[in-house]
Amino acid sequence: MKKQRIVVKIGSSSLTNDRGEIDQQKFDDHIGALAALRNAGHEVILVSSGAVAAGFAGLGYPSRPLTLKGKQAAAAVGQSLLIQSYIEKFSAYKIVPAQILLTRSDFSNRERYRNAFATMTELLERGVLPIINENDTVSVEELTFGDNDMLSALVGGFLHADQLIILTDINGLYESNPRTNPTAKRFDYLEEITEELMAGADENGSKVGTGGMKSKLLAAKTASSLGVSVFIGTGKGDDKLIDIVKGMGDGTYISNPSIAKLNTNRQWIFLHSEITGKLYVDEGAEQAILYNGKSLLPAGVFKVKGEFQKGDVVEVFGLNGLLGKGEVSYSSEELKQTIEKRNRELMADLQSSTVEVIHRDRWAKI
Ligand SMILES: Nc1ncnc2c1ncn2[C@@H]1O[C@H](COP(=O)(O)OP(=O)(O)O)[C@@H](O)[C@H]1O
Ligand SMILES: N[C@@H](CCC(=O)OP(=O)(O)O)C(=O)O
Repeated sequence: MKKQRIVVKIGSSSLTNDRGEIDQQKFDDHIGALAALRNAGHEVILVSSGAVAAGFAGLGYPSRPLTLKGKQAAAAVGQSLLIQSYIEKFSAYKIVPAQILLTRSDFSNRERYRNAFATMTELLERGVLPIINENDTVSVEELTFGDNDMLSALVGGFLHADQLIILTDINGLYESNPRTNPTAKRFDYLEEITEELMAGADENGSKVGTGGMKSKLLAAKTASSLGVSVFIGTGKGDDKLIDIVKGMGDGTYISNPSIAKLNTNRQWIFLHSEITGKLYVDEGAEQAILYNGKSLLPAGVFKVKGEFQKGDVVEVFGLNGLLGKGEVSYSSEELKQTIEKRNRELMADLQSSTVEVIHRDRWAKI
């Protein structure tokens, strides 16, 4: 089988018990399967939850804390315990793990985004197994990835993974939560995540998890839009991950072969950049940038909102709403002046201006 780059996400409920401890049996099962996946020649990146769930007991809480400071303190205790266990258990397979704790600002800041990419690439080239979690202890609530399902989707896209495997305590996506509706049917294969599917997935998961099936579907939707295939489900034994990669996993596969991978630059523009302005374009420009793969030229822009500098990212609106986002080659001042001059019909040379407002390589459509 062709070597693949695979992101495996393991949820809290699949790593810990309700008492706030790492469940050694579950943990060992994952370690064996991850090692087997690497031995089969695949590149593996692990997104591991469980810091809060493995840490609250050590902090003296009887169950997962509800306050932000409680969760952040529990994560500080639990993350060390998790990594200690990963190092210990992987050493038996001669696998060197590396801990990477990310915050959303590591992705929204372009330089840090590039650095993170370079570092993870270096780790993978050297055969190290990156173990990623959100840096819960310092993350500000309003500025998080949301949950680790979304983090794993973003990591999958970022590293141009072939597949994202979301391991959880249930064998896939059902029409509605099978814990409350035992007759609900499971989906084996899906091409897209529709609104109807989203409506059938509730946010209630295990006592230790975050977001239930809803967050997994949102993550699957994001990963698919970035050209990464997704599996949501469960399994047991050393071969469980290999079986999943072979298409024999116990869960739901979500894959749409018609969606191409999005390059790193466009992903950053599309998902992580801070928006500083808005451009409104006419019908001709909309056609050109949406369907003809052209850059956006000044002649197609009729309104500019906000204040931005050259290199900033703006949203572009057509007649019926948002079209996409792109990196501008003009400041808002320059662009406003250009439009004003054109409107006064003083600028004959504007029509021949070839300096695009947004180059097609720096454009990501919705
Ligand atoms: N439509 C659905 N199909 C399957 N599971 C669902 C659905 N809606 C809600 N769930 C719940 O989602 C849970 C998994 O989410 P969660 O506990 O957050 O997992 P993890 O800790 O692995 O992230 C399942 O145990 C199930 O109770
Ligand atoms: N970063 C948190 C996990 C957040 C989360 O999304 O949890 P889960 O739903 O179990 O994947 C932690 O390590 O406790």
